[in-house]
Amino acid sequence: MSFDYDLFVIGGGSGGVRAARIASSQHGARVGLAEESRMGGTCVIRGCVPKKLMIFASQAPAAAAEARGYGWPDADAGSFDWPAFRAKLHDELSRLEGIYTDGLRAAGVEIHHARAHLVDHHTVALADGRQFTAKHILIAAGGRPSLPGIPGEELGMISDDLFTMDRVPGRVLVVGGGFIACEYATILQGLGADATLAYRGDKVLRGFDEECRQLVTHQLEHVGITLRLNANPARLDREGAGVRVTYEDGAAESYDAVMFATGRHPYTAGLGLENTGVQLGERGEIVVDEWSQTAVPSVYAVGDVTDRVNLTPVAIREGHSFADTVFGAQPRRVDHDLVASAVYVRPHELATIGLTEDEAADRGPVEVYQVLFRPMRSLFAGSEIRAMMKLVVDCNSRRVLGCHIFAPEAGEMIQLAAVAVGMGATKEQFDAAIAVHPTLAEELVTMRQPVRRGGATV
Ligand SMILES: Cc1cc2nc3c(=O)[nH]c(=O)nc-3n(C[C@H](O)[C@H](O)[C@H](O)COP(=O)(O)OP(=O)(O)OC[C@H]3O[C@@H](n4cnc5c(N)ncnc54)[C@H](O)[C@@H]3O)c2cc1C
Ligand SMILES: NC(=O)c1ccc[n+]([C@@H]2O[C@H](COP(=O)([O-])OP(=O)(O)OC[C@H]3O[C@@H](n4cnc5c(N)ncnc54)[C@H](O)[C@@H]3O)[C@@H](O)[C@H]2O)c1
Repeated sequence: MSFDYDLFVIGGGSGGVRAARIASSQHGARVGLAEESRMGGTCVIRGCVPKKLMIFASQAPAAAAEARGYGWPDADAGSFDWPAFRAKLHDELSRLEGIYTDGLRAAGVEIHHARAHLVDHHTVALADGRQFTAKHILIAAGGRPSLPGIPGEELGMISDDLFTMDRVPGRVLVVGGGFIACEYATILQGLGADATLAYRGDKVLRGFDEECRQLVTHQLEHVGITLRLNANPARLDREGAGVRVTYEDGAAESYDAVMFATGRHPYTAGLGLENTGVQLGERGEIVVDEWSQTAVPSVYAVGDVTDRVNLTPVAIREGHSFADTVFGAQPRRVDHDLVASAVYVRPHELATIGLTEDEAADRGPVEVYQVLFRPMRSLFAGSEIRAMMKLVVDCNSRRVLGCHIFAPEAGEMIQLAAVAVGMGATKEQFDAAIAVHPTLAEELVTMRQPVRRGGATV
C-alpha cells in the first residue's frame, strides 16, 4: 500500500518538531506535520521560554537591592513598563516561532497549519477537510491546564494568560503548589504584585526532597509572598473588577486576579482516538511502551500527551529516539529514571537529579551529606537567606543516588552534576574533584562527613 507520507506528526511542540525534523532530514522520511496553533508549542510560546524571560524581568528589584548592598546607594529598579516588556517578549516568541518553522521547512517537512485528528490507523484528517494517509502517525499533542472544578473558576486565569495580561495585577492569588504555582507567584511578586499562594498541603512542591520543599516554602514567604497553606478555594465570585475567593474553611478574600496552577492533563480531546485502538490510561494519557508505541503498531506518541516526565528535554529525547528507532534503524529507548529538573524560583532555584533522601532510604542504607550556608554574595549584601546542597549516597555501592541544590543558578549546576550522577559516580569520585574557589558549587565536592545515616537495611 502506498501512503501520502511515511510519517504524519500531530503537534508542532518540543516532541513533534524534533521527531519530524530528524525523521525527514536524517533518515529521509517523507513527513507531514499539523499544528493548530503556533509552531514551537507550550515550551516556546507559553511555557519555559516566556516564563524564564519573565523570571529575568522580575529580578530587577532584587538586583537593585543587592547593588545597594555593594555600595551603589542610588540603585533602584524604578517602575516596570509591562506593555513595553510584553511587546518585546512577543517579538522574541515570534522570532523563535519563525526559527522552528524555517527549520522544519529546511528539513523537508510539509507543515499544515490546522487541527488534525485520526480517522483510522493510517489516516489523518485536517480541520479544513483534507485527509492524508501515513505509514506511521506520531501524536505529540501535549497537555492543557487543569482547573479544580469549583464554582466560578472561569473567573480565574491559567498559565497561558500570564504572557498576555493587560496589566500586572495589584493583589493576585496563585492556586497550587507545583512547579508553575511557585514560579508564577515568584514572577508576579517580583514584578510588583502583592501575591498570595494558596496550597492545599503544608509545603509546596510535593514529590521533591522534604528539606528542599521546606526551604522553597520558606523562601516564598521571605520574598514577600503571602502563603495560605492547608487552604483551598471553594468558589470564586465576581466583585467589581476583581474576584472574591471563598476558601473551603469559610474565609473569604478579594483579589484583582486569580491564577490557577492546579496541574495539567494530556490533551487528547477530539483527537479521534475512538476511531483507533489507541488506549488511554487512568490520567487520560496515551499509553505507550518503552519505544513510545501505542497499542496500534502504526501509531506512536511522545511528550506530555503520554504523561511520563513532562519536561521539554524529555519530549525532545522521546521524539528523537522515536525517529531514530522507526526510520533510522537505530533502536533507542529513553531512560525516564534519571532526569534532572529545576524550579526557577528566586533568589535561589531548586534543582535536583536522582532520588530524594526518603526514596533512597526506602531502598537501602544511605549516608546524607549536606551543607546549609549563607552564600558569600548575598550575605555581603545583607541577606540572611541560606543555600543548601545535599548528596544522598548508597552505603554499599558508594554511588551518589541523589543530588539536590537550593542556591542561585542551581539549574546551571545540576546540569553538570547530572553528568556525574548519570555515570554512576561515587561519593569518593565527587571528593576527588578539586574545588573551584570561590564558588557555590565547590560545596558539592567538599562535604566530608555525613550529617546522618539511615535507610532500610538490606
Ligand atoms: C508554564 C509552563 C512552564 C514550563 N516550564 C518548563 C521549563 O522551564 N522546563 C521544562 O523542561 N519544561 C517546562 N514546561 C513543560 C514543557 O513545556 C512541556 O513538557 C513540553 O512543552 C512538552 O512538549 P510536547 O511536544 O509534548 O507538547 P507541546 O509543547 O505542548 O506541543 C503540543 C503541540 O501540539 C499542538 N496540538 C495539540 N493538538 C493538536 C491537534 N489535534 N492538531 C494539531 N496540533 C495540535 C498544540 O497546539 C501544541 O503546539 C513548562 C510548561 C508550562 C505550561
Ligand atoms: N521548571 C520546569 O521545569 C517546569 C515549570 C513549569 C511546569 N513544568 C512542567 O509542567 C507540569 C505542570 O505544572 P503544574 O505546576 O501545573 O503541575 P504540578 O503537578 O507540578 O502541580 C499541580 C499543583 O496543583 C495542585 N492541585 C491539583 N489539583 C488541585 C485542586 N483541585 N485544587 C487545588 N490544588 C490542586 C497540586 O496539589 C499541585 O500542587 C509540571 O509537572 C512540570 O512537569 C516544568
